[in-house]
Amino acid sequence: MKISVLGCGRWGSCIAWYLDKIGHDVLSGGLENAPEFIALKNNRKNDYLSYPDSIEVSSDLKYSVERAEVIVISISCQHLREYMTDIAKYDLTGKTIVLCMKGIEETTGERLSEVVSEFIDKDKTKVAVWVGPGHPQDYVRGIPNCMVIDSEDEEVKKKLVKEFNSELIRFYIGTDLIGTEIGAAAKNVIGICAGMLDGLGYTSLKGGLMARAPREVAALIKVMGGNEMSAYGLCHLGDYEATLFSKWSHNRMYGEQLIKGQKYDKLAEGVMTTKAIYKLAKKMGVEMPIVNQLYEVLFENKEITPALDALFKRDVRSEF
Ligand SMILES: NC(=O)C1=CN([C@@H]2O[C@H](COP(=O)(O)OP(=O)(O)OC[C@H]3O[C@@H](n4cnc5c(N)ncnc54)[C@H](OP(=O)(O)O)[C@@H]3O)[C@@H](O)[C@H]2O)C=CC1
Ligand SMILES: O=C(CO)COP(=O)(O)O
Repeated sequence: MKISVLGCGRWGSCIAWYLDKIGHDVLSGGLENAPEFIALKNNRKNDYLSYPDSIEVSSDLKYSVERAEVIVISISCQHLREYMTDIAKYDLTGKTIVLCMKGIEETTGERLSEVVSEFIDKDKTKVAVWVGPGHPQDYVRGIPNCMVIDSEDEEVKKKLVKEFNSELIRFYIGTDLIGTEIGAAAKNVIGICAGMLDGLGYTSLKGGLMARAPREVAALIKVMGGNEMSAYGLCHLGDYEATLFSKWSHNRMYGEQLIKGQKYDKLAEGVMTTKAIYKLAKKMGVEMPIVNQLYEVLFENKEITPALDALFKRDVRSEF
């Protein structure tokens, strides 16, 4: 397949590397002045991987969009709308847009596929999401993982899974786009909580977090019209090792550094998604105690100790 991967940061570059490796015709695109793009263009490598000669590197958005039958996007979620404004200037007829990003738009509470849908004619252009566990540091070493591709369009997701599947990534066909997107976005939020526990020296409490967080995420998925079981799938619980426990996780590191009073400058999608999910839960009347406390710590200057106290002093209840 002719694929253009737009966004060449940590994950976008890994996707370009992976899709080339399994035999696709890949272009890696980025913003002309972005340091990540300049490094890849000039040196054909970054902190994670090296590009073989077969990957074309370009900052020409018109060319990148027009050449491809599949356009993969992997940038920061809160910039997707702005980026789609540029992408939608070109003819997207017959193309599939695959979102490799995890978040909810903060200003609207929309899932990312909903944001993209505002810019396309859904009869002519298809949208899918590709999420689940995986870090470039593991993939480039040949360590396999399982991921999930979901879409409202049955044929599109089946085709993408068939084309993208390999011995390195076993793909599953998602059956719940709403749950897949909310679950993927919410795991970054829970990743920040896990980092805070690590920062406090409360790593042993991450088991409790791992058991309780999917319950409230499942409740949100359900009221949003999705299948609550998705919270226990690859998009959410299946991504906990890579986020709650991994030394590579940016969201986990953000939480840990915050507790230690240190600034973390890499992209932690969970920060703005905490705000988005907090607002969504309020609007939909869903109880999300962990998300609420994290929101107060991140956006209302609440200290971590009273936030944990508030969780522990809640009325006792049945586990399920
Ligand atoms: N297993 C998985 O599915 C994984 C998923 N992810 C997801 O991938 C997404 C990207 O994360 P990651 O690669 O770590 O982030 P990075 O910060 O490494 O890369 C993001 C890239 O997007 C670019 N970008 C930002 N804004 C725009 C814009 N308006 N138009 C075009 N490009 C833009 C950035 O350029 P600039 O530097 O100029 O801002 C940067 O090159 C996130 O949503 C993250 O959750 C990440 C890792 C693994
Ligand atoms: O999504 C990821 C792993 O699956 C990456 O998580 P971080 O953004 O927290 O590093």
